[in-house]
Amino acid sequence: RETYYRDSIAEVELTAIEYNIQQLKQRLDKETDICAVVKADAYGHGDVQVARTALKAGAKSLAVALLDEALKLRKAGIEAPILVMGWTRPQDAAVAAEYNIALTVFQKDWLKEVAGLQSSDPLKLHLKIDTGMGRIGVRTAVELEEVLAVLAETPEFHLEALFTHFATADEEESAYFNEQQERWDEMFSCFKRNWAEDVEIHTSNSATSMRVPERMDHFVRFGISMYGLYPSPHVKKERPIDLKPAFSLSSRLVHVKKIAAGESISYGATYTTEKEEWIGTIPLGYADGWIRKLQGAEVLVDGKRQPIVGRICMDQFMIRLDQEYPIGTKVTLIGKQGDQEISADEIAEHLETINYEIPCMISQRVPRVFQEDGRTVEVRNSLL
Ligand SMILES: Cc1ncc(COP(=O)(O)O)c(CNc2conc2O)c1O
Repeated sequence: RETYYRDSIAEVELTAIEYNIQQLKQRLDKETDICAVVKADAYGHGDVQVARTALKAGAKSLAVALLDEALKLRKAGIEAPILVMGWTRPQDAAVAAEYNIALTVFQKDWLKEVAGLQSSDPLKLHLKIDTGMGRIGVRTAVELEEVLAVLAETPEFHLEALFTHFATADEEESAYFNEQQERWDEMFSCFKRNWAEDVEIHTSNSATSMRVPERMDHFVRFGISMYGLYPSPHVKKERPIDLKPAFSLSSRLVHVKKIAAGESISYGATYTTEKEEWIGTIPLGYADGWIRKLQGAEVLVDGKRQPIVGRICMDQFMIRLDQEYPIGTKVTLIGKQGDQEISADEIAEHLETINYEIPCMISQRVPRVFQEDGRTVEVRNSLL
């Protein structure tokens, strides 16, 4: 079992991942499967461990952004279907075929280049339709027909699915979402006129799968809410299903001092005590992803909110304490203490960003401690 030699850790509650998958499963019709989106190291939660948990909880497949992420899962012994949802370089398609990893296609020239590379293994492909995300994907019937023509003439290409991605599924206003659904219906009809074989379709992210569970998808691509976070404040208010956040971040006080009024803290001496104060030092900094803009946010000590004072350093930051505490006292940066909680949503709000970014930004220098019902079952320390 790996270990670690610092007091700052990210704890990932795998039971919460299972719970969240169960909540979605109960909402979907029984023939709609769940694809666990574990890209970006499972949104910072630990890709291999989350993938295993999700599959055990009933997810039938996995989705990542990069071929490298898919290969890491394969090398960890995961055999479930994996889709790379982003661009893969044509010269790397043969590696995907070798490891039975499905790729996303949306350019006829990409297909022609891959066909020319003569890989022997069949290559599984999902065709991406851009119905309004404006990122990657086929946008017109003409483009679609051209891609299908190349697919039809290349025996080693196996078209498994057609998919799209919604840009505003988590918003209150549904006009753009409806426009994308109309474009999807048009493109899907065009597809069926040009392709005889059945393929799977998948169009839903967390917001769509929770808010429109009756959508006809063979599977949904479940990301942010598998981790127990709602895709937006609006969906959090709607609360289509109950969720348990899986990610928490904690540390311990390593230094506590009482200083007189008029004393300054940290680089730039930007904070000066107005009266006699207790100051605590915490061994986490911007190299851990706890960025400098978090100055002024709060952490929990003894179940109480304590403000971050002075500039956050690369490896440490300081807080003002309401009283003296012993060295080693637990500090919660994301998570609960008693009836108090500092959520990823609160940190995101302080940073004027979205909750997706928060677990993703906690760097690999912070050990991931995997728990089941609060009991540590595995540790991943990227330094050792
Ligand atoms: C193509 C695709 N499908 C599904 C998902 C899962 O979405 P969810 O996490 O809302 O369930 C994403 C997430 N993509 C991103 C999430 O944040 N930025 C992104 O590009 C995605 O890009």
